[in-house]
Amino acid sequence: MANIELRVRPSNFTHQSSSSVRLLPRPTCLTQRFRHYSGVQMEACVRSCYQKSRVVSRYSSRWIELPSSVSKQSAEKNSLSLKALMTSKTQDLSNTFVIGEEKVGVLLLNLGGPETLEDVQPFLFNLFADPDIIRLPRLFRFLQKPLAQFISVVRAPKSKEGYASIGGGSPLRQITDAQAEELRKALSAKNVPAKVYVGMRYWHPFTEEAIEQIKRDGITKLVVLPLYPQFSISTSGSSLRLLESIFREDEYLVNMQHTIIPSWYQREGYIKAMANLIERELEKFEHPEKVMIFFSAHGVPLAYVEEAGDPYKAEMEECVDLIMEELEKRRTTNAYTLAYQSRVGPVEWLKPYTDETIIELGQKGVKSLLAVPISFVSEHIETLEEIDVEYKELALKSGIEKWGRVPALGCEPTFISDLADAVIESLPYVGAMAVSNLEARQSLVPLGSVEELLAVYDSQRRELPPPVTVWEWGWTKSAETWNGRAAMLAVLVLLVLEVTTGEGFLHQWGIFPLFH
Ligand SMILES: C=CC1=C(C)c2cc3[nH]c(cc4nc(cc5[nH]c(cc1n2)c(C)c5CCC(=O)O)C(CCC(=O)O)=C4C)c(C)c3C=C
Ligand SMILES: [Fe+2]
Repeated sequence: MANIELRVRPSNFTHQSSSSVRLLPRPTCLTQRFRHYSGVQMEACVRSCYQKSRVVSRYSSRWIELPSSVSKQSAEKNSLSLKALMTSKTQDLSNTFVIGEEKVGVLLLNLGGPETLEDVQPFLFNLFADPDIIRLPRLFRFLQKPLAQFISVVRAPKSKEGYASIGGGSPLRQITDAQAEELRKALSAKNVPAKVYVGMRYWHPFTEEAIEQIKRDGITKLVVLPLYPQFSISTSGSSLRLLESIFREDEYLVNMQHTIIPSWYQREGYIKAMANLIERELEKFEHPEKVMIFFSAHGVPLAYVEEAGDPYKAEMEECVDLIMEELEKRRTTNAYTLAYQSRVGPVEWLKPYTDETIIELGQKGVKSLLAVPISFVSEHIETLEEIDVEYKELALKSGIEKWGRVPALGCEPTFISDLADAVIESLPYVGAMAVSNLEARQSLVPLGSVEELLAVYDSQRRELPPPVTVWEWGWTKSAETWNGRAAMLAVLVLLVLEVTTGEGFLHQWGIFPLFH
């Protein structure tokens, strides 16, 4: 592994009289496009090495400058221990996750999905009970669970239809387990034995279950890797928020060193893997050069981006640009567009919407379309049902004649190998403090501890309009919004009646004990 030079510089910042050590492993992303990002990562790394000593100037080119208070000896000592972690040889890499004194774990975070039709309603309950999915006004927070119960019961029949049409349940658990196993093998092959855990947000195996196993296994260094390429408050953010609360309450976890890879859409391996899949599907068309590449990302309510500072949209757009740049390098210069799918409820979501865009493209005379699901790395209900069935049907009705769809990455070897590299590159930052000056990070989502990471965005956890509707009717958007509000009011009135009379639909459905 290449090393990076670490220069200890006197505090007057002159460019002379410095002693240097060549010990820290050099992240491979240094050679990639996002040099500033690796600079930020390096700052975090150096900080951890020198026990929170302040890094006085920015990483530039290949040098990290440190105040003179950091002695050469301590630099060497700390760097050596990092190097030992990265390069130590173990006896039997396939059967252990121990490096030197350390037990390394990787926690994959994902959404989770119902495995049977009976699971659908309780899965939906867990989803809607999440304040990062429905954030109620402070005054109404006590309604979160009853409202989640109500919405999940009302929505379940429609969701069940969807899950029934893809075989009776979500394939997410199986695929994520397979990804975990492939990642473990890839890490082992790269001389980094680690145990890989899966922690789902809304269904089994729950994050809490994974954490219990991590404790039982005595993991000492943990890399947290959400399986969402781009960061959103509603996905990675929600999982990390949960992790934060689990960590805070547990003595073992408070002392366990960890780091997070918050998003990884810009990684070269991921971009190349996506470009490979797109090229492969384009070749199936009779005239590949005439096909419009149609990136379809899962949407989020607009307020997440505009009011809470969710970096999701910016990361998504940059991700699409990077994939297209990679394709252009390979002389694939097709037209392309990005739209957002799967919106629910009365509020405005990120635009343009996938369904409206498909209709417009048909009207403009586009004849061949290749759909690329871009926000998720596994097949799931929204690829198998929404894209493959609903959007395909809509496209064909709208005048598009040829339709194709790029598969989700799943266990694609280039992708898994890149995830393994991401884990390896993050190891020196395990236990690293996040850099505290947001501007200095130059990155939308920095690497660091759960708490520091969540403090960067959405720090005030402002109220957001609920993205889901209890039921839908009305002729205009604003009518729908008011209908949503009226529905919430109605739920409130019903609850008051329920509590005062001791009778009603909550008792009938056995919901009432939930808020005792
Ligand atoms: C990056 C991906 C995702 C974002 C962003 C996201 C936001 C988000 N989702 C809902 C509501 C629902 N999501 C549902 C399923 C679901 N969502 C994602 C991914 C993202 N969601 C996946 C991969 C899945 C499917 C899992 C599976 O079982 O295969 C559902 C349930 C299905 C349904 O009834 O349609 C709901 C509801 C909101 C409100 C939201 C942002 C606030
Ligand atoms: Fe979703």
